[in-house]
Amino acid sequence: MSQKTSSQIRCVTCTAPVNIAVIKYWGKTDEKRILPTNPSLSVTLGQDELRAKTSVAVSSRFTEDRMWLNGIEQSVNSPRVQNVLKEIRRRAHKRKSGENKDDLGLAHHVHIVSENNFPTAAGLASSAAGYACLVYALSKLFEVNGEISDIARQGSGSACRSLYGGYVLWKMASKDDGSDSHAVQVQPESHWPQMRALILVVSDQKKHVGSTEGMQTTVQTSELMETRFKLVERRTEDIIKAINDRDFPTFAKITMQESNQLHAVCLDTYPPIFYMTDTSRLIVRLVHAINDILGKVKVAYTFDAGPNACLYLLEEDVPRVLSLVRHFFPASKDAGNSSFVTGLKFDEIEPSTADTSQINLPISEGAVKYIIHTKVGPGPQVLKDPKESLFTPEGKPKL
Ligand SMILES: Nc1ncnc2c1ncn2[C@@H]1O[C@H](COP(=O)(O)OP(=O)(O)OP(=O)(O)O)[C@@H](O)[C@H]1O
Ligand SMILES: C[C@@](O)(CCOP(=O)(O)OP(=O)(O)O)CC(=O)O
Repeated sequence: MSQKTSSQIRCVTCTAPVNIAVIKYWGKTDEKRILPTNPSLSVTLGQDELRAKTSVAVSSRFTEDRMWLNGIEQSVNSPRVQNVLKEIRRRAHKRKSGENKDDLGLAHHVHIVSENNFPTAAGLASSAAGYACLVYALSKLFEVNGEISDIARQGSGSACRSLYGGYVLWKMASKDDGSDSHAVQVQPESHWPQMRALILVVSDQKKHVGSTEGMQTTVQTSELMETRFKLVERRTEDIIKAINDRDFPTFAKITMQESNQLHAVCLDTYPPIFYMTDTSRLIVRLVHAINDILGKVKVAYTFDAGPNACLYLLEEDVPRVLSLVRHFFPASKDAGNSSFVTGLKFDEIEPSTADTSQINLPISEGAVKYIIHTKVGPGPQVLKDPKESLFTPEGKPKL
């Protein structure tokens, strides 16, 4: 599985997906072990449009653990990176007990080079893809088999869900040590081939309150959380049934109610946390207006800890929804050739032929920076071609 870039260096390169939750994780029962207050469930998105790519290498020549992200060296001393490295090495040692451990390089240092093909730390779940990719690559480098999503959880809670494709549940812990809080695949990406996602990027800037800090304050101060805890497990069961049955209206309604509730408890946090913006709320109004005109729930929105919208819909409805998004959220005139910054180009989207006069919304030029259109995708992948490595043949990071 691993490739040798030179006699002393072993290297593995992987990609891992972004996941966007439809049942939200927003609160921990154990901050240190990153154990959630409730189950959550996500959709794994396509890696052509949104993925982390990570190369990990081990060598007797490396004098310390080092990491580079998007071409810039990062400290590996963050507690989360350290937790991941320690747990992977512990499991590798345990597996290799009695055999010659040195052939895995467990006594040596590792170098990590990673990059995202989408904005990092911008509310697009880069930490989920990033930690999932790091853990998956290290598991291949050190031949750690079996369940590893619980290790990714220690990097970033939602990262555990990116270890699988399709529709993924992150279970709450039942054991005292939390070791059984990991991800399980509910359905593979092939289960509902018509499902699509449109990411409407309102901002790709770093958010003002990170998810970790935000959910901690919510748990400490929001009185609405008690109500949420009473219904979120049933909601999870209901959305799993809707996914199994390919019941889009039910899937969509629960997804939207969950998103609304996440932002309601954020507002009920003291001091309040405002992740959604006026543009986010206009997108909510557009989605409901589309569903009203069509007389059926054909599109759902969900918002994480930021203003960006993830719309879930079926393939047949993508052209109509895209054209209405283009009509009400045209690219700003200074966006060059009126195209979105990345992802779909403006002129790739047919202008709306629907009767937009039925939708009472302002035209918000430039409010949506760009749109990413993707499918439901697989979990992490190993890249076997040595040319894909983010290390040079001499073991230097490609920066
Ligand atoms: N490819 C990667 N490899 C390793 N770590 C990464 C990678 N991409 C992002 N990260 C880590 O995740 C951090 C960003 O996490 P953060 O939660 O702030 O943003 P996000 O995950 O993009 O947004 P959100 O959590 O709201 O979806 C980065 O500062 C970095 O530490
Ligand atoms: C709003 C969310 O995206 C929260 C993601 O939180 P993180 O997984 O980033 O938090 P940590 O465990 O503290 O790293 C909802 C979700 O993905 O379920």
